[in-house]
Amino acid sequence: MRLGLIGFGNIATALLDLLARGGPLDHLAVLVLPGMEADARRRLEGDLAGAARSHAVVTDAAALLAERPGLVVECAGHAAAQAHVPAVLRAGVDVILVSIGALADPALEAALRAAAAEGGARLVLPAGAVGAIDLLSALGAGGGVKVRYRGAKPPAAWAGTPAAGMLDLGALTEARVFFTGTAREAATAYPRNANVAATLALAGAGFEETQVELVADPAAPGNVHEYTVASPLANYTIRIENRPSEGNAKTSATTIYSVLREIRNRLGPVAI
Ligand SMILES: NC(=O)C1=CN([C@@H]2O[C@H](COP(=O)(O)OP(=O)(O)OC[C@H]3O[C@@H](n4cnc5c(N)ncnc54)[C@H](O)[C@@H]3O)[C@@H](O)[C@H]2O)C=CC1
Ligand SMILES: O=C([O-])CC(=O)C(=O)O
Repeated sequence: MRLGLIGFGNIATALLDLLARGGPLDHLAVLVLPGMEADARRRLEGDLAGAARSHAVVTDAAALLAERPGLVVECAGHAAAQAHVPAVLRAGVDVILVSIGALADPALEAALRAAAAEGGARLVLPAGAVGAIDLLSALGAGGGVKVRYRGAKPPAAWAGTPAAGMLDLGALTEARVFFTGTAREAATAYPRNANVAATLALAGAGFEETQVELVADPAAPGNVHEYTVASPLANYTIRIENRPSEGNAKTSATTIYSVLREIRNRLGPVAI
C-alpha cells in the first residue's frame, strides 16, 4: 500500500505505529509544514523506521501526489484540509478527512464535494472519536432527526481554546458548561476539540439543527461524548468515555483506531 499522510503529529505517528504491526507499507509520503521536514525525516529514520519500505517528506499537495499515494489521510487540522485536500481529491485520490470540523465552512464543504466529484474520488468521513455514526447516518436519510450532543473533557484539554478565556481551567472544582450553540458554531470556534459535533451534524440533522454543549469537567473520566437522537424511526442515547491519546490530550485514542479501521476495511476481504 502507498499511503499519503497530511500532518505528522499525534494521530499520524500513532497510526503509523499501528499500521507497521501488520508489516511495512510499500511507500509512505508525509506532508508537513515547511521547516518541519528534518524532524519528520528523523522520526521516519528512527523510531518509525519499520513503518514503510520507502518514504518521502513533502510540503505541498503537488509533491504529495507525485509520490502516487493510493490513499491519503488528512490529520493536520482545518487549515491543512483547506489548503491540500481539494487538489488530492481532484487528482482522483480518496481522502480520509479526520479534521471533519473543517466542513463547518460551507464554501470548503462545497469545494471538497465538487473536487471529489470532479476527480472521481471519495471523501471519507471516519467516525473518529464518536460512535454509532452508522445508525445516525441511516436515520438521517429518513429525515425528521433531532440531535443533542454534549462533549465533556478534563479542563487541560480545553487549554488554548476560547474556554481558557471564560474559565480558570486550572482552578475548576466542578463541571462547567462554557458553550451552547449549533454544531457549526462549535466546530468553528473549537477546531481541535469539536470535530465530533461536525461528524454528528453531517451524519444526522445538519450543522444548524444539531445542538451542542461543551463542558470542562475536572471529574471527567476521559473525553466523554454523549448524544441523544430522536427520530421517526428510532430514538437512542449513547455515551462514550474515551481515553485521551498519549500524544495529545485533546484527541481521544479511539480516533486513531477509527482511521485504522477505515484503512483496514479498504484492504481486507471483509469490511465491518
Ligand atoms: N474526527 C474526530 O473525531 C477527531 C478529529 N481530530 C482532529 O484531527 C487533527 C489532528 O489531531 P492530532 O494528530 O491529535 O493533532 P496534533 O496537533 O498532534 O497534530 C497535527 C499535526 O499537523 C501539523 N500541521 C498543522 N497544519 C499543517 C499544515 N497546514 N500542513 C501540514 N501539517 C500541518 C502540525 O504541525 C502537527 O504536527 C486535528 O484537526 C484534530 O482536531 C482529533 C480528534 C478527533
Ligand atoms: O478526540 C476527541 O475526543 C474529540 C475531539 O477532539 C474533537 O471532536 O475534535
